[in-house]
Amino acid sequence: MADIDTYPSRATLASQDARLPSALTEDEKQVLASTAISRAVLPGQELFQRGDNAQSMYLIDTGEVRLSFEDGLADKLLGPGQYFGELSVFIGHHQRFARAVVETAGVLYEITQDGFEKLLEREPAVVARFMQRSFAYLVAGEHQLVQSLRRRNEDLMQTLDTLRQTRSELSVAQQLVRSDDLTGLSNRRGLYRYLDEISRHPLVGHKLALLLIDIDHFKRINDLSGHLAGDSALRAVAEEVRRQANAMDLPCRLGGDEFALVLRVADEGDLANRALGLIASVRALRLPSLREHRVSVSVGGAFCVDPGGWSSWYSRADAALYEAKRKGGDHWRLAS
Ligand SMILES: Nc1nc2c(ncn2[C@@H]2O[C@H](COP(=O)(O)OP(=O)(O)OP(=O)(O)O)[C@@H](O)[C@H]2O)c(=O)[nH]1
Repeated sequence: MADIDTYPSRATLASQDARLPSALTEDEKQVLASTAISRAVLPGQELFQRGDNAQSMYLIDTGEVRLSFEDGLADKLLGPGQYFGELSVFIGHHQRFARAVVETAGVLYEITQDGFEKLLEREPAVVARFMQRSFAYLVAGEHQLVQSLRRRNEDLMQTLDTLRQTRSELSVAQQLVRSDDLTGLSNRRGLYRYLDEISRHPLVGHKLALLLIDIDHFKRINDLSGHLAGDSALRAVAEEVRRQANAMDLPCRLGGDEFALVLRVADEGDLANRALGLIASVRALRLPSLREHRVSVSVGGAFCVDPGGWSSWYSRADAALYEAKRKGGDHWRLAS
């Protein structure tokens, strides 16, 4: 009824199920007691510990015994007519799963495996009925335990789902903080973070370069076609900048009509091709909202070699951009 050797789970469950036996019938008690050694016990007396070799079961005549299972399971308090440790006589020696301590003074019957086997020969019907009820109790207890573990597992899975969702919401929020609302490209915050990250990983076989991109006469586009048309031109140029970026490059909008592309290139020729490719693709844009107006960009490039970092790269690329604008726009210049 309360085997503590292999079924600690029942400690929490037994009291919940009224259909299960809570005590021996009178004839079972008499039969079991007939082969037992009786002994008086006192409060606080330890009968056995977890891990002890189990060799006998106990039947409580008077007094109470507390079984402690640990592992987060509730204690079980047994009283007169109840028994525990029965698996030790059903299946033989094994380790106790609970600690048994006398709660209130009384008398216990201790039944050894030898004694139990003799009973089985002498009173097979009574003992068989007792064993059958005990096993039914064990099976029902296990069933309830499995169900409660399943529920607990369900709860854990739900918690895990919530955590996963929170994490993905967090990364979406981080992404939003680092990107420009209008174009979806990185903003300055994203750029600085990117620069910080790449500074920790030295480039092998490539050179880091910066292209600064500025739409030519953008103010005129706004003035002639309206602010919304200006917005769609910004989005279209952003798309072309994005198209020029490889997986490890960073396209971004610095503000207004100014964009930047931090990129890895093999050499100067490679950088020139990327800048010219961008200029050509923007020149080829046909935006219905701009009526007759054509969009073009000027590009200033610089290799990011000097130790001055971003502000130095930026000012060199900006000077080159200024040169390209002075040529009438739709041009690119590399910083000397
Ligand atoms: N539609 C739109 N316009 C913007 C946005 N942000 C800035 N602008 C406008 O962009 C224009 C930028 O003008 P300027 O800096 O004088 O540059 P520009 O007209 O391209 O002149 P150049 O660079 O010398 O060719 C300003 O009129 C800003 O009001 C935006 O998000 N949407």
